[in-house]
Amino acid sequence: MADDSAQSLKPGALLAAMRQKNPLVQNITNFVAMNIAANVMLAAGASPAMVHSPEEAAEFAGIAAALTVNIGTLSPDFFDGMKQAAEAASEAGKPWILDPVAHFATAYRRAAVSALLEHRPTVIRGNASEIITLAGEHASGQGVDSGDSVASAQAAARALAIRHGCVVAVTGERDFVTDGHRAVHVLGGSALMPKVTALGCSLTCVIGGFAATMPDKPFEATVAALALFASAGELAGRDAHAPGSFAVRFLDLLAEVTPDAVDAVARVIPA
Ligand SMILES: Nc1ncnc2c1ncn2[C@@H]1O[C@H](COP(=O)(O)OP(=O)(O)O)[C@@H](O)[C@H]1O
Ligand SMILES: Cc1ncsc1CCOP(=O)(O)O
Ligand SMILES: [Mg+2]
Repeated sequence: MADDSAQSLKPGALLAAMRQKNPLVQNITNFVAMNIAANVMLAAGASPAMVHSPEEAAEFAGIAAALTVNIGTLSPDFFDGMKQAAEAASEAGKPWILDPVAHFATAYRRAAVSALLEHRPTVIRGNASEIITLAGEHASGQGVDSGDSVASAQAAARALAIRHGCVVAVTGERDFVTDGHRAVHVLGGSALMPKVTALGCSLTCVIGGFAATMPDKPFEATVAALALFASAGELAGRDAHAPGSFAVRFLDLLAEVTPDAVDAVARVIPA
């Protein structure tokens, strides 16, 4: 007999559900990412709102179905808004996603991420260097770009997931997602993806869209977001061969790719 529940949790089915719901997601992200992340979310099928001021961030978290927080261009005002929104989302039982961009680079960023972790993120998404250092180990990354392989971050991801009771996604050539008990790889994408700035930040926002659609299944929601990026990225890489044209094609394909096309390739495999 077909397993309908497993079928309904496939990335394609979750994509269809997100497009149907078009969830409102509050994103406190960086200046580099704001525009591309909002466009990526619209193309994917979610409704982005970039709302970060401490005067309104917590109130808006009460309206939005999910929150994403990204420390890429951190400043005291943004940080206040992040803490208040994360606390409000957490208290309301809404999913919130943390993107610890280059958190290892300065004392200010390290302290900010420690404070944000106290509000219990639902999902942490980072590149390999960010995840390794978040677990307290030494990595080779400099700035916002990873200098480490996803494979070398898997143990750190599992440890973080257990320590913080959350889902951890490590992205790169071959993504890895774990909740500390289950773990999968997500295959696909294109080598041009890290050559377009803020695509990782945009993916974090899209995880917010999927988590808003399926708040009680953050592991499946995260995998679905990564599978959508892997699918659109792979297709865009067939048409475009340099970062500028790739970025345009990728955005188009996020909107054009069908749920069936996302599921047509077995890109989610056990780790
Ligand atoms: N070499 C690669 N091949 C295929 N996909 C990649 C590659 N590097 C990154 N990606 C994809 O790019 C997206 C952003 O990931 P990543 O570059 O790790 O984030 P960040 O921008 O935060 O460093 C993810 O969907 C990831 O799977
Ligand atoms: C270049 C840069 N500088 C501060 S944030 C940022 C964007 C980083 O985006 P991503 O983590 O998706 O590569
Ligand atoms: Mg990043």
